[in-house]
Amino acid sequence: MAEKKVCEDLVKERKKCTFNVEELTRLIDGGEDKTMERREVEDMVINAGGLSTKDEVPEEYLSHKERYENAIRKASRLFEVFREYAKTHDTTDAFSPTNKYRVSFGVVKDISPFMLHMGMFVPTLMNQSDPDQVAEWLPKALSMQYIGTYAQTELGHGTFLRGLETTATYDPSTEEFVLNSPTLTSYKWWPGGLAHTANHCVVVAQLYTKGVCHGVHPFLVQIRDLETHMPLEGIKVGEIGPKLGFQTANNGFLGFNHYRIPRRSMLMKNAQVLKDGTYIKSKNDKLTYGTMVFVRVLIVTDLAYELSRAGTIAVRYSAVRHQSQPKPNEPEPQILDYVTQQHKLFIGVATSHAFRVTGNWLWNSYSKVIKDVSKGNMDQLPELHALACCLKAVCSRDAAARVEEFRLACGGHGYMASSNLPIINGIVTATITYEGEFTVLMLQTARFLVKAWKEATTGKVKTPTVSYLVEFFKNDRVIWENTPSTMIKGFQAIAAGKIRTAYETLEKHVKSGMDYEDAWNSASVQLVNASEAHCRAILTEISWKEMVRLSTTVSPSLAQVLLQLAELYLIYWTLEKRGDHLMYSTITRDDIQKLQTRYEELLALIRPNAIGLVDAFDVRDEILNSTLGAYDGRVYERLMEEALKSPLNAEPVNQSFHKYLKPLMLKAKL
Ligand SMILES: CCCCCCCCCCCCC/C=C/C(=O)SCCNC(=O)CCNC(=O)[C@H](O)C(C)(C)COP(=O)(O)OP(=O)(O)OC[C@H]1O[C@@H](n2cnc3c(N)ncnc32)[C@H](O)[C@@H]1OP(=O)(O)O
Ligand SMILES: Cc1cc2nc3c(=O)[nH]c(=O)nc-3n(C[C@H](O)[C@H](O)[C@H](O)COP(=O)(O)OP(=O)(O)OC[C@H]3O[C@@H](n4cnc5c(N)ncnc54)[C@H](O)[C@@H]3O)c2cc1C
Repeated sequence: MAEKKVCEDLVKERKKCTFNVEELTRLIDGGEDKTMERREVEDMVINAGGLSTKDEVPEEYLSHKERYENAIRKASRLFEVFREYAKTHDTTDAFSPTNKYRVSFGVVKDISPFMLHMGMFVPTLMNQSDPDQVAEWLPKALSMQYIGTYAQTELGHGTFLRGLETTATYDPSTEEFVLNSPTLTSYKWWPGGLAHTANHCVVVAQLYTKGVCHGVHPFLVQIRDLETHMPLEGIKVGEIGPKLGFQTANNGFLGFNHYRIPRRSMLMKNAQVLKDGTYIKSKNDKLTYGTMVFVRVLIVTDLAYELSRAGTIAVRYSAVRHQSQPKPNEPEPQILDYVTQQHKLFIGVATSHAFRVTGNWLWNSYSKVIKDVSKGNMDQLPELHALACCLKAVCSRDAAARVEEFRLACGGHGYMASSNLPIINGIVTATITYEGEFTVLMLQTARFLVKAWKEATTGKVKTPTVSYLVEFFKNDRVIWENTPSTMIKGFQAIAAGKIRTAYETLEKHVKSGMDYEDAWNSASVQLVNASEAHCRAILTEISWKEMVRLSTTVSPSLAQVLLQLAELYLIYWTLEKRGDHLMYSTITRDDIQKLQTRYEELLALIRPNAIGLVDAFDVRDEILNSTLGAYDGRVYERLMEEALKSPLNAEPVNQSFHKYLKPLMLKAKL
């Protein structure tokens, strides 16, 4: 088939670009070799038989059941393709931030029913099992003999893990654990793939041995027969029903009726139960929460990727769409030329870069701390936990806001399923809740910040990410200059100021006679604000420093664009938080006006590179799945092509006319 022509607007836009798009793509991927590898994987998947979505009825027209079956068919075929690839390539990078395997969105548009298998089940087996268990289970999990999920949340409790009700009671006479769901609220609820996909799961349950409860621990549990896939006796399993998004994730419920599993089913890297029921404690009981920290860390770069998908759609569409006529007798401009539109779009693109570089930095910190933990050194664990919590929480909330803004920037067409923005929206919004709900994680970081504040009052802090607190003691009002380093210092002063205020409020409540827990609750709005401010200080500092560092590794034309994006991100947030800056620095109304002017200059400087910037994300059309965002910009043709796929368009008159409309019309005549 002849290549379809690229829309003239995009041809012109691509000519305007001042930097080498391929150079930026390689930087985003982490190097030329990584870009080549990713493209190789994408070609392999896109060209593999049985995976193309091109000629299919769009999945939104399928029934709930058909949609799941379609997702399983594709996810299974995709796995076969990856299995073939793994025979000749190292695929361990699947458990680190990489765009190499995101081609799966080109196969299963929404969330794959296998997501929890690779995202949490396998990592938990790898990181929480002892060496013998890893040797026995991992090959089976990696080969999909064991298809698994991570079953922690229950109907009654998701946040409060110590409140989980599922019990695992050790019976030394048979050397087994007895799993039981004593109440309706103890039923597992939510795990992805649990409903009809998984035959195994990691179950988090309260461990009882010798009549003593030792808190929550992970167990590997078979729930379905490997031949027939029937639920095993003592297991009640099913699907929880339709949701806002995640339609193909196959989220399920699970209950146990005195269900027996062997002693060695408990994941025993950290804590153990011996044959006689003796309990050996973990060096740190929070190690059981390790998979959640791992996923929270990964979510930051995942969000950067989702922003790059949504941004590609909205920016390309904005270059193709013409609307209104500000100047009489002149053609309607591209909506991308409206400065308000640039304001909606460019901060989203800049945020994708800010999250990617910060997410990579967080991943490197995580890897270092986990290495230390494996040697028995837990010193950095609280700081890592505090960082992972607030970054996951704030980045997911910001990303959801940015995706919504991208959708709004596409007007009515952004509301179409075929734009793919609704599905991306559903995926991103979910991250605010799962893997630790927003407020709950912010309050975890606040616990750390309150301790750090107390420490800082002695003139020293042990952890580098809060060293700015000491600076605040010397000078609690930043002397303002409109420079990046002052803006960063400003965010640190805001964070320190808000931590101090929240701390003082907490103390005041305690001194007034409140229990610490009640005082904490009373101060919690301020504590969440303090966590947010701390996170903004981290995001602005790390993203700026990382972008500056990267700019020294590329050509001058690209370096200029990277610095513009980094500065845009800093100024955007300085303006957003101008009230806070007024409280904690000497910033003036004049400084703010100058920053506003600079912000608008940056929008104008970025404008010619808008299409180049999203092209550099290099999200293939097959992965973008969007009528509005394809590389060729054939927006209207695609919208019509997709509309014509509606089953309602298969016949000129729908039968409901004869059944309902006609009788209604006839009655009107009487
Ligand atoms: C955009 C696309 C994204 C794709 C991403 C790809 C990734 C792969 C796929 C992922 C798929 C995800 C699908 C969803 C899965 C899930 O949601 S699984 C379930 C997740 N559930 C949660 O996150 C539950 C949240 N709750 C908790 O973590 C805990 O209950 C709690 C809130 C932390 C409280 O725990 P508790 O035991 O009650 O502790 P506290 O008393 O509050 O604190 C005690 C001290 O322990 C410290 N601490 C707590 N957690 C940790 C930890 N993980 N590590 C280290 N330390 C920890 C805490 O700070 C306290 O310290 P002190 O202040 O010093 O006392
Ligand atoms: C799409 C999706 C996929 C999921 N996948 C899985 C999975 O695969 N496996 C799994 O085990 N779980 C999964 N979950 C469950 C998820 O981890 C939980 O829903 C999440 O941790 C939030 O817990 P919750 O539902 O109990 O919310 P709740 O804790 O009940 O939250 C309700 C409200 O109460 C507030 N609140 C609760 N506690 C406090 C507190 N201490 N202080 C202040 N406010 C508080 C919250 O801020 C929130 O506003 C998934 C959830 C979703 C949405």
